[in-house]
Amino acid sequence: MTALTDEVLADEIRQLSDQAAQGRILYVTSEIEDYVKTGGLGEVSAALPRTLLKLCDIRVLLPGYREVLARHPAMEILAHLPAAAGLPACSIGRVQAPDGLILYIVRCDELYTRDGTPYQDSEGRDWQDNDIRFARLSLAAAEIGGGLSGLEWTPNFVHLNDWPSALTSGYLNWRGINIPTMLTIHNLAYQGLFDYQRLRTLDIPQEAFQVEGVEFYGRLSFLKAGIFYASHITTVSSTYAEEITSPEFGCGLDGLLRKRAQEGRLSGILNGIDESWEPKQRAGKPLRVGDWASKRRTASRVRQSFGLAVSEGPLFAIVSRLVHQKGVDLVLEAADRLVEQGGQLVVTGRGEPQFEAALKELATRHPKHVGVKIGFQQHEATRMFAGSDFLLMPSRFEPCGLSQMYAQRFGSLPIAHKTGGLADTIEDGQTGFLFAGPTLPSFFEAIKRGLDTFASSRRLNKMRRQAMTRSFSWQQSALRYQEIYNMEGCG
Ligand SMILES: Nc1ncnc2c1ncn2[C@@H]1O[C@H](COP(=O)(O)OP(=O)(O)O[C@H]2O[C@H](CO)[C@@H](O)[C@H](O)[C@H]2O)[C@@H](O)[C@H]1O
Repeated sequence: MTALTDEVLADEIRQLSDQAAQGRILYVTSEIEDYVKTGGLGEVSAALPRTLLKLCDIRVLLPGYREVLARHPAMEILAHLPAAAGLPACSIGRVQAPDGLILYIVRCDELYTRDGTPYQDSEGRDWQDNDIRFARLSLAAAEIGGGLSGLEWTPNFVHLNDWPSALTSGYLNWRGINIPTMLTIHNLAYQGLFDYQRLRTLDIPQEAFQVEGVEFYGRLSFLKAGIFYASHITTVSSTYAEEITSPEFGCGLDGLLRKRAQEGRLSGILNGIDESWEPKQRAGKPLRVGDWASKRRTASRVRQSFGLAVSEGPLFAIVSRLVHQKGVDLVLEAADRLVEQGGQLVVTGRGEPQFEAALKELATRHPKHVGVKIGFQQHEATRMFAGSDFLLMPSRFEPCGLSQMYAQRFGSLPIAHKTGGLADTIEDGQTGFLFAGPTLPSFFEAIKRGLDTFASSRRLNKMRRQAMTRSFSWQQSALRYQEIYNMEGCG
């Protein structure tokens, strides 16, 4: 009996380690929540590789930003990569997160150790040398992928994310390195467009500057290079995967994306949220399904923190990058009526200066009913999900969206435009409210349905229960990624 158990166990371990030996994935990203994030990509990059670790040997590659070096001043350096055209030489460091995830760091201090975000300076201007910065990241990924870096570990699959790493699949192609790649599009609207005269500086062959290559309406597009050369394209929800093949959502790339879809090389895989978003792990006091008194107390703390009046009315929240995509202008238009109807609104995030200014002005006009904090603090955001009754998300397009999932986890019902991942993660009338077409009348009609529901605590609590018990597991998504790694010949 013991022998048999040992045998079965050994077999399982053998199978698992065989799998791990087969799948060696390099996951390339420009942000990760462990060190620096500007939005959803940073959260996905922290969560997905950790879930995939159970299925394969996945390691992350990212630039050596100031925040990374501050935490690892004496990081181990494993390799040096030479300069190429206008791309400076760099080295590859290695750090390991406490939970075991291995991160390779592209060290090139002249490019990455600066104040500001990964993409912009402290005044919100794009870094002038973003093309060099992210071409350097991409070329390092290609060199590691091709086994040219001298690292002791070589991947057999490279997983890219958005335009900052998309050029990797181009470099692999131009250097004749045969390794499958996947590009995940988190947002098609950010394409990494640069002047074509930069080709030489970036070590891109002149012949690649054509429609069947990196050219996009006379400019050089990093994202298009990824879509053109990667073995497989994914995006972060099924609905968005369909939408981006249409002229309305395709940002000029819909023709190529339609072709990839016809070839079976475009898939939608929904993001998940990880276990750390269970309310009992996030809120100071656990928020259990049905513990509405605790939710009310949290709402009072949110009101206090934003300087709002004590109220029994509905509390609406926005936790978002404050950009055109997110429909901030619609919120600005709807806000006066929302306040007239007895609602209060709290907003946090940062983004385009005109939206930040207009929101601050709105708060000045309604000091007891609208509160705005420009900036981002995770604990504040979490408390807003936990305390609010409704989350507003009138995004014009939304590849997946994470905030609406966090909100549901805390019984805050999203009121959202029926598009992309919002359509795939919110059940209209069950866990939130969806409206068709990002216009003020349809947005307000959905808000009205929310207000009607708020008036009936039986209906409100039923919807909260449904929202809180919905599953948004990363496990299922990780299995789908693994399937594509295998399908594309990883290992
Ligand atoms: N100023 C700020 N600084 C730091 N964090 C902030 C922030 N403002 C908001 N956040 C946080 O970042 C997350 C935003 O994620 P979203 O998925 O909603 O949008 P984003 O457009 O960034 O991501 C894109 O990529 C993700 C991941 O694939 C897709 O879900 C999404 O649709 C797509 O637009 C939320 O958790 C929010 O709390």
